Amino acid sequence: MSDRNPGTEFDASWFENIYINLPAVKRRAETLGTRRTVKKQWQAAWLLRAVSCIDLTTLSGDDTPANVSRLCFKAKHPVREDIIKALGMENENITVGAVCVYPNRVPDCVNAMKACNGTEIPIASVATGFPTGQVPLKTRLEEIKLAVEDGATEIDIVINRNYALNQNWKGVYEEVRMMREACGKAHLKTILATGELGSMTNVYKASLACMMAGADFIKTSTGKEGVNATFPVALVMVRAIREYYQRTGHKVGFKPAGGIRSAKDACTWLILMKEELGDDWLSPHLFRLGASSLLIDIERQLFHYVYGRYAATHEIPMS
Ligand SMILES: O=C[C@H](O)COP(=O)(O)O
Repeated sequence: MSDRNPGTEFDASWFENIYINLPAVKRRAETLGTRRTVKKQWQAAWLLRAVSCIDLTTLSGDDTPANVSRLCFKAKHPVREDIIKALGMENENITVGAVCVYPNRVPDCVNAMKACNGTEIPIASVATGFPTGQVPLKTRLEEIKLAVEDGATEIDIVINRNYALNQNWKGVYEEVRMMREACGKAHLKTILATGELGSMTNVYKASLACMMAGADFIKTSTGKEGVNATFPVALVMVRAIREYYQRTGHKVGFKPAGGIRSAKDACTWLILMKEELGDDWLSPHLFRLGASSLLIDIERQLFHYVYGRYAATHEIPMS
C-alpha cells in the first residue's frame, strides 16, 4: 500500500467553481476502449500486472469459511503453475493485491492465510453498513474497529450518500475522518457509490472530501449499485486524485469495482491509470481492481497466450 495519506483540514473553497465537461469526459472515455491495444509481446506482462492489482472479492450472503478459504488459496496462487513456468516467471511471487470480504469472514481469511504458508496477502474488509451505510454512525465506527481487531489490514467503507446528495461535504469529510481514526493502522478505502451520487460534479466533490479526510484509496462502487465502475466516472475520480496530489503532494490510490469481468477491460483500466496519472499508479500500492470473477478470464487469456487458442479449446491428451 502507498504511504498513508494524512489528509488535510477541511477547506470549503476546494468545492467552489467545479465544472465537469461531461461530453469531453465521455469522448475521452470512448478513446480508451477503442483506440488502444496492448502489443502481443506485452500482453502477458500486462495481464500479470492486472492480477497483482486485483482485490479478489467475495461479498455474498452465502459466504462460508469453505469458500473464503478457497478464495485465499486462489489469492496466493492466482495463475496455474505451468502457465507461470511457461512465461518464465516461476521466481516471481505472483499473488493478487488483497482479498476482500465481509467483516464476519475476516477471521476465516486469517485462518486460511495461516494454513497456506508463504506470503501474507492483505485482508480487506468492507465495513460501515456496506453496501448502503444506512446504520448509525456509532455502529459503523464499531464495525471498523472489530474488523481491524479480527485481522483486517484494509477497510473499505461506504460514504454517507445522504450528505453527498445534500452537498454537505463537511459532513462527508467529518465522518470519513472518524472512520480513518477507527482504522488505526489499517488502510482506508472510501467507496463513493458513484451510481447513487446523481452527478459527475458530486463524484468529483465526494472524491475531494474523502481524500481531504485521509482516504488512502477512493473506490467507485460497492458492486451492488445499478451502475458500478464506468470509464467516464473513473476519469472524473482520477482527475480529482491528480488535483489532490498537486495541492498536497500525497498520492491517493484508485479502485474501480463492480462489473469488471474481462481481461480486455482490465488492460483498459491499466491504460487509463498510465495515461491519466502515470506509472506510479500501475502497482497494487496505488491501484486495485475490485472484482469477484475477473481472474477467471485473465487466467483463460494467459492459457491461450501460452498454449495457443486452438490447443486451449480443442486439444485433449490421448493417454
Ligand atoms: O468490491 C468489489 C465488488 O463488489 C465486486 O463486484 P463484482 O462481483 O461485480 O466483480
